[in-house]
Amino acid sequence: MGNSFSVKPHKDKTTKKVTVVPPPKILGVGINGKVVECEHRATGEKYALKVLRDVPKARREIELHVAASGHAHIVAVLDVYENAYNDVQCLLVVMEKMEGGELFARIQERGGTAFTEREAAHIMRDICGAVAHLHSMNIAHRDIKPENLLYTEAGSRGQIKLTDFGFAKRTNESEPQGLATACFTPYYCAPEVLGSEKYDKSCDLWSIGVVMYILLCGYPPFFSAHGLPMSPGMKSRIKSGHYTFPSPEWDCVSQAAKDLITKLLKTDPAERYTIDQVMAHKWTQTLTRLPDTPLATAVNLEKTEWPEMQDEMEKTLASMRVDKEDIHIKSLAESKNRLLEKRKAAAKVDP
Ligand SMILES: Nc1ncnc2c1ncn2[C@@H]1O[C@H](COP(=O)(O)OP(=O)(O)OP(=O)(O)O)[C@@H](O)[C@H]1O
Repeated sequence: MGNSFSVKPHKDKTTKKVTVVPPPKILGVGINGKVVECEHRATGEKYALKVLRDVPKARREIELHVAASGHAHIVAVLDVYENAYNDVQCLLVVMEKMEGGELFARIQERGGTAFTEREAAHIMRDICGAVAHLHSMNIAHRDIKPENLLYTEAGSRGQIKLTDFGFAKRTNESEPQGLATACFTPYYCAPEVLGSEKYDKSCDLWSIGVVMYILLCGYPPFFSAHGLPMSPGMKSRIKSGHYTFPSPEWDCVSQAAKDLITKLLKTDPAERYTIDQVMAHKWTQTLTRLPDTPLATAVNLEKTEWPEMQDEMEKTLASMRVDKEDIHIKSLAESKNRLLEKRKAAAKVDP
């Protein structure tokens, strides 16, 4: 299997630099299994270890994560090992250990200390820096969500970093032309209309808009009344791009911030800002001159129904991802296209 990262045998004591000290300390659980703490055998330094089944999808995740790994705001991958457990071939990814937890948990934990728009802009600048790096390498992350934004350490020295490349994709690889609309309902614009490269990247920009919105008020957009459980109407609001900047929490937020959010949450990916436009936008450029007024973020975060919000964000991101392997061309029999009805009828009579 071709890949551009080096895999070391885990059983070989000369190459195996890390070890898991029993009982394993679980750092987090994801769809692919657990992430556990491991220790550098020589220095005792702590790292995070993610174990993935050795399948092509995992190789792609690791390859893209390794490629992106040099950036200050992307979780670093230090080593990749291979090993078999109960005859199942696995890849072991050693990453820097993120000790500071997830983005919004950290804001919530601040208690009385007010969170300001200026701070929000600093966080967004770091996240956008990571995305600009990825997009310049023609990699779309396609799974930017609060759970994948982690801090290196607790306290003011902690740095925010993006992780989990499970849905990342190279955007400059050629896709078969004209297939994507065969039976798909993509997110408002067929990828081939925009070009699959811009389409895949635009998914990250939508996520950036959602994260920025939550940072500035403490609840997700597309909520009719924040703090209330997710209503069935939320999905349709996402689809129609229907959201507002309710009073009073948005009253003290700058016009520039609202303008940028509006450009990011466009339902048509062709109209959505690119990462370069975000970096050049007034709000991103005037960091230190942004208002220092306390925001309602921390208070509102406590009221937000996170599991439902996460679920809805996940579903929306899934609907935006269109992959070659997901594309299924309907057979003539399956098709409900009226223009093809005649052909079906003809096929029935033709021997
Ligand atoms: N480098 C790290 N340091 C500390 N904790 C981590 C690290 N990487 C991941 N985690 C924790 O493990 C959880 C799962 O990790 P990750 O998102 O990479 O796995 P996944 O199986 O691909 O998950 P998902 O269900 O989000 O797709 C994260 O939400 C986080 O809490």
